Amino acid sequence: MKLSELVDVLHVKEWLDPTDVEITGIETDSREVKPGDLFIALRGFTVDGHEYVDKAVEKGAAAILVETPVQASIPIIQVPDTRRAMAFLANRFYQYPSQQLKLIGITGTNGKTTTSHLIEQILKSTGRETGIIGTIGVKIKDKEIPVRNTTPDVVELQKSLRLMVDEGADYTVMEVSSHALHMGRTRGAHYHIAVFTNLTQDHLDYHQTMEKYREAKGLLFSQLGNQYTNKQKENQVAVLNSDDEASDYFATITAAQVITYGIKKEADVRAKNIEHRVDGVSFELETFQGNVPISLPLFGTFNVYNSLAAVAVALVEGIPLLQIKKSLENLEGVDGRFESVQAGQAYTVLVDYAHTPDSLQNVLTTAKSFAKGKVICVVGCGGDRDRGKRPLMAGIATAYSDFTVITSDNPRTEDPEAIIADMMEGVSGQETTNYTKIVDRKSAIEHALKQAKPGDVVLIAGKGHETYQEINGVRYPFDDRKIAYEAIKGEQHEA
Ligand SMILES: CC(=O)N[C@H]1[C@@H](OP(=O)(O)OP(=O)(O)OC[C@H]2O[C@@H](n3ccc(=O)[nH]c3=O)[C@H](O)[C@@H]2O)O[C@H](CO)[C@@H](O)[C@@H]1O[C@H](C)C(=O)N[C@@H](C)C(=O)N[C@H](CCC(=O)O)C(=O)O
Ligand SMILES: Nc1ncnc2c1ncn2[C@@H]1O[C@H](COP(=O)(O)OP(=O)(O)OP(=O)(O)O)[C@@H](O)[C@H]1O
Ligand SMILES: N[C@H](CCC[C@H](N)C(=O)O)C(=O)O
Ligand SMILES: [Mg+2]
Repeated sequence: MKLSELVDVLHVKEWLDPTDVEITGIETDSREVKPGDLFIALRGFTVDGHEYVDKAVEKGAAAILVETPVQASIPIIQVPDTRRAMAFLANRFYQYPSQQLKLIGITGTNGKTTTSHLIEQILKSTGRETGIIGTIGVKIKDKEIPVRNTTPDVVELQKSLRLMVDEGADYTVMEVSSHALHMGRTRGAHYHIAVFTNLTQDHLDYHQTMEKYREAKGLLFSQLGNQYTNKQKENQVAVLNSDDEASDYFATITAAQVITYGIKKEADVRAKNIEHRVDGVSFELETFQGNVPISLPLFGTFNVYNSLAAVAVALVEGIPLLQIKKSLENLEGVDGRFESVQAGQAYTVLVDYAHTPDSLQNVLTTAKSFAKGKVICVVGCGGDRDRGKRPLMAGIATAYSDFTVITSDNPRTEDPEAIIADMMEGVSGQETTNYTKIVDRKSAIEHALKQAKPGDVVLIAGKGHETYQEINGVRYPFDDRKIAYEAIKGEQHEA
């Protein structure tokens, strides 16, 4: 695409040396620039992309988009706000892919990845081609792109959506994080359905207050549904959790139709008579299309919520209730979510991605409900993230399990001992016999497994599907599932 064609979408711009050039890509990281790219200089939290203009030119950038004047031998376009301009350029460059498929966005503190995979599985079971964008990656058919963020930046996002369209996706299910909404990573994305899971404490390092955190999530709903059409199927829908009070706020700020789901309060899609069983959870599903009993092969009330959100989406898409039931009853678990490690041991080992107070309380309550013996929990908290959740998570771990091993998660740039000290503020005053502290996560897992007796449940929380541990900015290979498996095999060998 010609630079002139691309930047035509921007009203305010200053084009220094208006030579037209061919643009073959858009890049915001000088290290990744390829010949022909438009390099966009962004002011980040750590550095200023304007400092890397020379590097981008060296690597063959065809043009540069900046906010403040720079010197360069290639065309320079100056705009008041490169981050805002980038959204328009990326949408245009990739030809507005979100308008060429049905985009389902999911936001909420917990349950985004799980719910998006449940929706993906239901849609796929009816032959609808579906792609996914989220914490575990970008995936369509056999094509996968690894991701660093749950919701990619606007250029990567539009590129991923283009891939979805080119691969023939009818749908893309996307996790929409509050950071992404606040930073404008999803600007221009045209949603068909927006789903809210729940709102509890997390990310206050970034948003400061729960109110601001809720406002950021609200952007998904305030951007939804203001263009009504006379084709009912094209009108946008907000799917809200009636048991979470933030839903009232989202309902007031969206122009879309609202469909609610829930357990405790009245809702359009509701679960009643929930029974927790050894092989999952069963309930009566009541919907505006009729009622049907469901046996879900997943555990915990929180997964009932996730499945209700997925049911609401499937009903909006016109999938018959009995087909939805069949899909739900044949669901496959999600990578690193309540995933069991089986190495022939006489106790249960679960690896889970609970890294917030609410999710930890949910999984521990669920583990307790079926444990024949004790519940042993291994838990840490991430560095460079919400410090306020550290004491809460340690408090919940020690209160809801019989024995806790307090350890490290991803310390990132923080001192692991200092993170553990923050956690300990939540356990002071309790007897010291129901927990221990082991900084090294591998040793912590091994210690927890050594304590386990037949019938016990060992819950290894926080890192789920992650295959690395980030210490001092370096990512080392680390997989809770492999470490647990090898530790159990090692013990069996010794015995
Ligand atoms: C706080 C935050 O969100 N930071 C994001 C941000 O990084 P940053 O602002 O620090 O970037 P920077 O390093 O200052 O760089 C500024 C610019 O200079 C460029 N640069 C930099 C160096 C260089 O040599 N050349 C160069 O061109 C960079 O490419 C960038 O364009 O921009 C990066 C590129 O898009 C993101 O990967 C990065 O996410 C980091 C990894 C992160 O941890 N983000 C978390 C907080 C996050 O976004 N989480 C959410 C939610 C998760 C959840 O819900 O639980 C998510 O969606 O993942
Ligand atoms: N609906 C829910 N309510 C509360 N906790 C949940 C819910 N669903 C899942 N969980 C718990 O939260 C953990 C993370 O779930 P999931 O990965 O689906 O959430 P997420 O919102 O995608 O998280 P992230 O913000 O890291 O992307 C799970 O491993 C489980 O412990
Ligand atoms: N998307 C979450 C992931 C947290 C995962 C946990 N293992 C940690 O490192 O804190 C975040 O960026 O806050
Ligand atoms: Mg996720």
